[in-house]
Amino acid sequence: MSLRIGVIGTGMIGQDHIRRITHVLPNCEVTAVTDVDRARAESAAAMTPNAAVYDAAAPLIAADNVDAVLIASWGPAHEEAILPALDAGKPIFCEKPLATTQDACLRIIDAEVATGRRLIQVGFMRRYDAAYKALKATVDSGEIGAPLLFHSVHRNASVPKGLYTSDMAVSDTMVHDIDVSRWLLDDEVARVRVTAAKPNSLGEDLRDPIFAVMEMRGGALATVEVSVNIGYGYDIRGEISAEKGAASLGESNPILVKTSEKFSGRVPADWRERFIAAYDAEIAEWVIAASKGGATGPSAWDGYAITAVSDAALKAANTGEAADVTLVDRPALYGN
Ligand SMILES: NC(=O)c1ccc[n+]([C@@H]2O[C@H](COP(=O)([O-])OP(=O)(O)OC[C@H]3O[C@@H](n4cnc5c(N)ncnc54)[C@H](O)[C@@H]3O)[C@@H](O)[C@H]2O)c1
Ligand SMILES: O[C@H]1[C@H](O)[C@@H](O)[C@H](O)[C@@H](O)[C@H]1O
Repeated sequence: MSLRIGVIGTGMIGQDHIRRITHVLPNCEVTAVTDVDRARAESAAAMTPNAAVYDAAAPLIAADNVDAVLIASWGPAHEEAILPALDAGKPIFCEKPLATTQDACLRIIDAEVATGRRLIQVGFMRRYDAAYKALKATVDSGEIGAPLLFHSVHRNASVPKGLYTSDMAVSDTMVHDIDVSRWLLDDEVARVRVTAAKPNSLGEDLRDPIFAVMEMRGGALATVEVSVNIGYGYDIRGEISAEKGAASLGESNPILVKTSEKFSGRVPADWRERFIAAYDAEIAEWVIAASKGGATGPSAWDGYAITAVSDAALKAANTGEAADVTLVDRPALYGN
């Protein structure tokens, strides 16, 4: 049986997911789409053979030909789509962030807990990337001993001019580094500091680059560089320094070219290129779980904890002081 998916939000990543559901992954199809920009929804529907266009999220979620919902609208619109989908008992894939405020994340958690089962997977795709998975497996194997530091570098070639704000370096971009820090170190963030370097004069008037230091509850540190106008490409790096060794992500380009006494390799252009296989793997996993009526992978709890750290990091960036991260008790639905 093919999982019939309704897509809410058909912008850049919504269309990319429609492409992979239609042309890459087995046992799934897009049967419905909606976007506040009707013309965009119509052109997205034309990318796939059987999709009806809906005027709003509510009728799409209620539709008989929609078994599961994929949300790729703007972050502030995620909650208004998630809550009715949970009410309808339909499995949900929601792009990051889960929601843009901690209160909204907690309302989502309460509603999911009330259903008695996990229905939400959040789009933190780095956990599905082969290099990050190998890094996690190396840490978990104990081969390099107890991790002490995780260094994360997150560089975007550029960001949309006039649309991307300084706060988004944390709430839209650094959220991925917060996610992998928690996941690789298997711990929650206790405190965060954020400082900014001299502004990149080639970008807009943004706080860019920024540098964050997160103290984990168990005492390990995670450091993050976020640069969003680096120009040369999309560059994602990570290294764990541990008591008996170190492990880092390799370069993501598969070949190195040597000519004229120089060597070179490709740097990915953007997130679509760098993480293409990870997006395929995360949606493939979601389709399998959703076909059984549930969800696995990054949870609503992860989404909430990441938003809590992102809020603290914004406070730290704006005050120059360290900011504490306080979390509610973790519901049993999300494990220990
Ligand atoms: N995991 C990743 O690496 C990754 C990459 C890109 C984007 N994202 C996330 O995906 C989401 C979308 O990002 P994007 O880059 O595709 O943005 P985008 O602006 O290209 O697309 C968003 C679309 O949502 C639509 N929309 C907004 N509010 C809506 C609503 N209430 N109902 C229906 N449609 C609505 C907009 O009209 C737009 O077409 C964001 O949450 C973003 O953070 C994640
Ligand atoms: O929405 C995108 C996406 O999440 C990318 O993975 C990240 O590198 C970008 O900075 C962000 O704007």
